[in-house]
Amino acid sequence: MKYVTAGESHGPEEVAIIEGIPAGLEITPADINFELARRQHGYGRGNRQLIETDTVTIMAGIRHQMTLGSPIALNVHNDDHNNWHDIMDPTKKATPENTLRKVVRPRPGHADLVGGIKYRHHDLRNVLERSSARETVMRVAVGAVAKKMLKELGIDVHGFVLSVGTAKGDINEITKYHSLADLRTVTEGLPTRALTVENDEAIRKVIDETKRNRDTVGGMVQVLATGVPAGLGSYVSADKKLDAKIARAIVGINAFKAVDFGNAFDNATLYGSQIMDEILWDEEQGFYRSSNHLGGFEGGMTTGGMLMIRGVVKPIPTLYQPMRSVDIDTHEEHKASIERSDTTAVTAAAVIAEHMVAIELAKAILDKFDADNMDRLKEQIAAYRQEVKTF
Ligand SMILES: Cc1cc2nc3c(=O)[nH]c(=O)nc-3n(C[C@H](O)[C@H](O)[C@H](O)COP(=O)(O)O)c2cc1C
Ligand SMILES: C=C(O[C@@H]1CC(C(=O)O)=C[C@@H](OP(=O)(O)O)[C@H]1O)C(=O)O
Repeated sequence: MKYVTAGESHGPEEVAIIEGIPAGLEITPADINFELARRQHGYGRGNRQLIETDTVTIMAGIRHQMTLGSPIALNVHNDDHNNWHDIMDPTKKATPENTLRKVVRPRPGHADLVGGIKYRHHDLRNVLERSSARETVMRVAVGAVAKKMLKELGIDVHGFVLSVGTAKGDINEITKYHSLADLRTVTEGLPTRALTVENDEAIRKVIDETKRNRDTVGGMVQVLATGVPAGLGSYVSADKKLDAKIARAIVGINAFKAVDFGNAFDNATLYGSQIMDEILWDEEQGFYRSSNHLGGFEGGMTTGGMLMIRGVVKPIPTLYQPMRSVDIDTHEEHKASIERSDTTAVTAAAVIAEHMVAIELAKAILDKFDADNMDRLKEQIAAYRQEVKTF
């Protein structure tokens, strides 16, 4: 399975094409719109989310709500494009009027300056339109298809906010669970529960204070995946390691600067005896572990335990009290430009991370098994699960 996205933040459309999804998977626009709505939520976002109602249009690859095995094409309209029609018109040449909102004072921490140097863009809007996290709407759309497929194979993926700034979320206790049954108990009622940041007083307070200070704040998210069979990915070559692919997928999300498995950042100071997951066996389960400190990976392969992936999201680069920058036309010192912006986007980031993990898991499954047809895929996975259990 592979996918590509296209789209500028204030351009007409966001687009994705996915190739390699098996035939016979039921997909409705509602499945995708549900996830798109989750990405739009989150206390601390700017006014853009009030303009958009992200809604998918299925352009190809699905007939009568069933995938055909052919490439799937998805679109999401940028409602804000109406306000940027002339500025972002793909068909008209540049004029003094339609380049009025030229950006020449790059924002530290955003892609503006380096993107401009690299592509010889002297209007940094040509950079920010694509480097914007608006594009993640399509990664979530693709991930929604992946999640639907995984769900049918008995695999669940959930993303949560662990903290925003110094405030820890009230769902932090989830990290100590390591079995599917445990997870199901605590995640009952998701995705509403995953969005409890909206009601978490400590987190709201941090965001309110940050906004009052005209500053921005980041945080930490976690993605858990249950029902994942042992043996996805491989130790045989570096580029086959699934934890490495997931790390890439997470750090590939705008503003993610760190990723770990289990609680690896904390584990840096512990002893081996405190973090290896002892191997046990019984008739009913086959091999299982006494704990899940390593987050469900050994040798780049899934162990059969719950996957536990954390990501650190840096604070939003655009500041309403801007930092020093330099005008790229005059080379004079100036405050960085201000674009409409979020105070924080950690809730959205958790949803995006969840979908990126789903995409990587779907790819790993489709690499390992015959991916032409959903029913055949289910049969193979059931047989494989049985083989693992009786090893
Ligand atoms: C959901 C989401 C929303 C974001 N919103 C903003 C924003 O409003 N303003 C901003 O400057 N950066 C925002 N960012 C972060 C930038 O997109 C990101 O920092 C930038 O593309 C530079 O890439 P890097 O941080 O990965 O190096 C957002 C990121 C995410 C994940
Ligand atoms: C549009 C989205 O996020 C955007 C990501 C973003 C950035 O620089 O990354 C900047 C802001 O763009 P705008 O100036 O249009 O408000 C965010 O709103 C979205 O998530 O749908």
